[in-house]
Amino acid sequence: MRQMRLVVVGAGGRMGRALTRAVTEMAGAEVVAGVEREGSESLGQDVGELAGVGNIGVPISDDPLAAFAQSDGVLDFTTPKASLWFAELSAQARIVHVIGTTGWSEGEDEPLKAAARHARIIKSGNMSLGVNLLANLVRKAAAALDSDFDIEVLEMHHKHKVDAPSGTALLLGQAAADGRGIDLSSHSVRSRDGIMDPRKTGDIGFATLRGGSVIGEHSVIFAGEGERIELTHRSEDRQLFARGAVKSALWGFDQKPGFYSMADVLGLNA
Ligand SMILES: NC(=O)C1=CN([C@@H]2O[C@H](COP(=O)(O)OP(=O)(O)OC[C@H]3O[C@@H](n4cnc5c(N)ncnc54)[C@H](OP(=O)(O)O)[C@@H]3O)[C@@H](O)[C@H]2O)C=CC1
Ligand SMILES: O=C(O)C1=N[C@H](C(=O)O)C[C@H](O)C1
Repeated sequence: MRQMRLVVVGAGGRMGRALTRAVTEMAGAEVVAGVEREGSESLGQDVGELAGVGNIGVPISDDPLAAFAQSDGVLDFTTPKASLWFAELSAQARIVHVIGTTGWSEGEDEPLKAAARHARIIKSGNMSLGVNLLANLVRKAAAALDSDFDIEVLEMHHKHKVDAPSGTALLLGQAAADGRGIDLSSHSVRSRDGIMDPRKTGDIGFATLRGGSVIGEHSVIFAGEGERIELTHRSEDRQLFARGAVKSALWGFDQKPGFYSMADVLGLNA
C-alpha cells in the first residue's frame, strides 16, 4: 500500500516539529510539505532539519493551497483562525484534516462541521490515549457520584501556552457534564477572584496553572464531604500527542467525510 502523504502546517512550532519526527518514526506515512505563515523565519528551511531528523528534501512554504493539492492529509496544531482556513482548504482538496489546535470559541465547530461534509476532520483537544481513556473514567465517575461531590478541573502547562482553560481541561469538563447529564456552558466557572458567592452545587470549576516546561498535567477532582477522589493524567513527552495525530490521520484515510474525535479513532465510543 502506498504511503499517506501528509502536510505539517505550523511546521516550525513545538508540535509541528514533534509531528515531523513522529511521521518519520512511524510506518505508513511521509511528510510531503511543511507550511508556515507568510513572513515566518522558518520559510525555506527543511522540515526534517528543523525537526532534528535530518534533511528530507522538503522546504517549508507559505502556500497551503499548493501543499494540500499534492497530499492526502494535513496535521494541524496551529491557531483556531488558521485551522478554520485550513479546514476550508482541506474540504476543497477532499483530504484528511487532523486538528489538535485548542483555544476555540463557542460556535467555531459549526464551520468545521460544514467543511467535514467534504473533508475527513478529526479534532481533539488531546490526542493521547491516556487522556481519552481518562475522559471515559471521568464520565463514569460523574454519573456514579451525586451533586454532593463538587467537580473541579485543574491543569498545568508550560509558560508559552496562550489559551486557558486548556483544550484537555474543557474535554474533561465536558465528560464530567455528560456523566452528570448537564449542560457544561451553563455550569462552568472559569475564574474566581475576590469576594464572591459560595460555590453553587452542580458547578464545574476550572483552575489554570502556567510555568516552566510542563508538557501537560490534568486532574479532575470530585470533592465530597470528608472524602475526595482525584483522577490525574501527566504527559511526559510531546511525542505522545504527535503519534496520536499521525495515528488519527492514518485512521481517517479509510473513512468517509465526517467530523470525528480521537475517541472515534481509539474506538472508545463503542
Ligand atoms: N490536541 C493536542 O493533543 C495538543 C494540542 N496542542 C495545541 O496545538 C497548538 C500549537 O501548540 P504549539 O505547537 O505548542 O504552539 P507553537 O506556537 O509552538 O506552534 C504553532 C505554529 O503554528 C504556526 N502558525 C500560526 N498561524 C499559522 C498560519 N496561518 N499558517 C501557518 N502556520 C501558522 C505558528 O507560527 P508563528 O510562530 O509565526 O505564529 C507556529 O509555528 C496549541 O493550540 C496547543 O494548545 C498542543 C499539544 C497537544
Ligand atoms: O499547548 C499545549 O502544550 C497542550 N495543549 C493541549 C491542551 O490545550 O490541552 C494538549 C496538551 O495538554 C498540551
